[in-house]
Amino acid sequence: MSEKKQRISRATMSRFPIYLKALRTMGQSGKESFLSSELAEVTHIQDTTIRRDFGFLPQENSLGKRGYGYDTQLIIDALSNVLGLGLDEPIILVGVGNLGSAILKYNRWKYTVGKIVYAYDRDQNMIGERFGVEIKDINDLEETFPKDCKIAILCVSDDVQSIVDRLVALGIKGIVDFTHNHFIVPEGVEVQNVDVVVAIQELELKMKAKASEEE
Ligand SMILES: NC(=O)c1ccc[n+]([C@@H]2O[C@H](COP(=O)([O-])OP(=O)(O)OC[C@H]3O[C@@H](n4cnc5c(N)ncnc54)[C@H](O)[C@@H]3O)[C@@H](O)[C@H]2O)c1
Repeated sequence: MSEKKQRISRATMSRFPIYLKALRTMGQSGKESFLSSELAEVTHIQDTTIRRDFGFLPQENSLGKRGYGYDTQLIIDALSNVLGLGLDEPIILVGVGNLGSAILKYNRWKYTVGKIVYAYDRDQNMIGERFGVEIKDINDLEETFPKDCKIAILCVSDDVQSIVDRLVALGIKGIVDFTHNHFIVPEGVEVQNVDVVVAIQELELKMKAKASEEE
């Protein structure tokens, strides 16, 4: 890692995915260059902040021409490089019920962190295609597991630990967990829990703290 990368603040790093998503969308619609003011309009981040943040990107190549704005593809490449995210990062989803279906339908990963290549379920009625994603039988997980897949989204309701064990054995390094189940992963595997109940509880705590501040 270069010295420059090490100095990137947390706040700047947290804005990079927002720029990346907006620029990939712009790039898809044929916009080859952009002004910081145009990106500011889409992201609601001040253009001065954007220009300062871009100053932290690797500058081996010039990132744009004076008066013409920044080069969309060069900035996309630089941001992807710093974030270590691939546009084609293969992701799988396990459990295509209410929640899993909603996630498959919400297909906005396209321009941000890769795409769900396959989904898996044990229900034979689910096997086929849904929302443009192939649903496979969980019994065939080992035979059909996509090459280089490191991220799995977990939306199953039963046998969570055994599914996790199989995923880890196949090389999964990161799990986005929507289940309310406790499970164990070996060192080196990251789990990110997403739970609406916890989100509501945290929100209530923040609201109470704010209310007592105002008293
Ligand atoms: N994180 C949250 O905020 C939140 C909100 C709602 C539900 N949940 C949890 O998410 C999970 C899914 O909820 P849902 O409403 O979609 O349930 P659901 O019953 O509608 O769907 C579960 C799906 O997973 C499949 N499945 C279950 N066990 C499996 C296994 N071992 N292998 C393969 N497929 C399996 C089922 O066939 C079904 O299609 C549950 O664990 C639920 O408690 C979390």
